[in-house]
Amino acid sequence: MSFPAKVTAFLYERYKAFDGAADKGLLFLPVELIDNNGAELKRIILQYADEWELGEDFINWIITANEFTSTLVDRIVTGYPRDEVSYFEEKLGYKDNIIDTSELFNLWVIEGDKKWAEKLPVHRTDANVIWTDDVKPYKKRKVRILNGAHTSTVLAAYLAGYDIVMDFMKDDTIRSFMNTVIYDEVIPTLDLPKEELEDFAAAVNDRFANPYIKHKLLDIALNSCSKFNARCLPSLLGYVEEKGELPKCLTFSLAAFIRFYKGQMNDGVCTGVRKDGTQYQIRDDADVLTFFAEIWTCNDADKIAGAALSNTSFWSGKDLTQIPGLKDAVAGYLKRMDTEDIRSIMTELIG
Ligand SMILES: NC(=O)c1ccc[n+]([C@@H]2O[C@H](COP(=O)([O-])OP(=O)(O)OC[C@H]3O[C@@H](n4cnc5c(N)ncnc54)[C@H](O)[C@@H]3O)[C@@H](O)[C@H]2O)c1
Ligand SMILES: O=P(O)(O)OC[C@@H](O)[C@@H](O)[C@H](O)[C@H](O)CO
Repeated sequence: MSFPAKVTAFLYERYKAFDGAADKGLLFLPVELIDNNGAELKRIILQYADEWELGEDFINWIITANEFTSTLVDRIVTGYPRDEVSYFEEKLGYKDNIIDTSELFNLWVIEGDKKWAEKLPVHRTDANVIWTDDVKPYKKRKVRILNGAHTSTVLAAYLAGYDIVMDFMKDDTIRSFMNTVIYDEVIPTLDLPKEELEDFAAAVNDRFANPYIKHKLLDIALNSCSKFNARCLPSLLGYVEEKGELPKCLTFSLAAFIRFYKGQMNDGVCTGVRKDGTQYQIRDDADVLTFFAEIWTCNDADKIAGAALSNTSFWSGKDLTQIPGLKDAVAGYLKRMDTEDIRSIMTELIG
């Protein structure tokens, strides 16, 4: 059962237990990294309440007694510290099965009525919490720069032989590629104060280079199809609109994404192979994996680029082959990736 479905069931039990009392609603602070996460959670809950025929009174109670804020979380969290867990357990003196690793940096921006800030004064803790009327600029800055840097660089860096973010940050070529994306191709497309954007970009460089954070590229690569659409494509399209030409590095990132998705399906698992012979699992929705496994059977870069770019279900209804020169440029990079070292193509791009 999906998480919003569970929330609906939970709210229904609460509604019944308190006889629909107006003061027994809840405040929701979702952290899913999607646009308007609060409104979206509320929309899905209302949809379930309707589909399950839980009644008009319950639906009205969801709307009037509960509050759904939209929030943005920014913190690099890399999961269970498998290699260091015995060190931490010894230090803590007990076993903790849900121990997690994160960087020190943290930001939680909450868009909601200021009255909630008094009732839930998280901003008075050590956490870096901002209550705001509009979370959108914070989200745009973070998603387009930080997550955009991840998605635009990680797939090429993996194919070039890297496994961890901090390792590719030590490679001048790959780090410069990422910074060309950020400073030359993303920031010019954002309508936010330039100095703030550049400060944020500099902080992202420090955060990615953190020697204590071993962020696996294959973890970041999960669901790269929808991530490219949400995190990189708006910058690519914005750049084309603004400058009337293709952003070279983001165009290459799009090709690297398609190349990374070259895999073979077996029992629902899609496996790719990088040049050093390492096999890796490509993790995405089944229909995305099947689509790419099928288009890669033909091994014709023009056809592969054409099929991927014209699949409007990936690109919020857009046919990317309509962007002048994009299909040919992507096909060109796909051909080169077959015969040339990925790093040397990246070196040329940052020239
Ligand atoms: N990790 C980060 O750096 C980061 C940063 C910003 C925002 N976020 C957001 O935070 C959220 C959690 O990210 P994460 O990295 O902790 O992910 P995660 O995969 O480590 O944790 C997700 C948890 O949700 C549980 N879950 C999945 N489906 C469920 C369901 N139907 N019902 C109940 N539980 C369910 C999973 O079992 C898992 O424990 C995501 O929405 C992500 O977009 C993560
Ligand atoms: O968590 P995901 O899978 O949505 O995206 C991968 C990373 O880009 C992401 O986890 C960032 O590290 C995080 O969003 C930083 O706040």
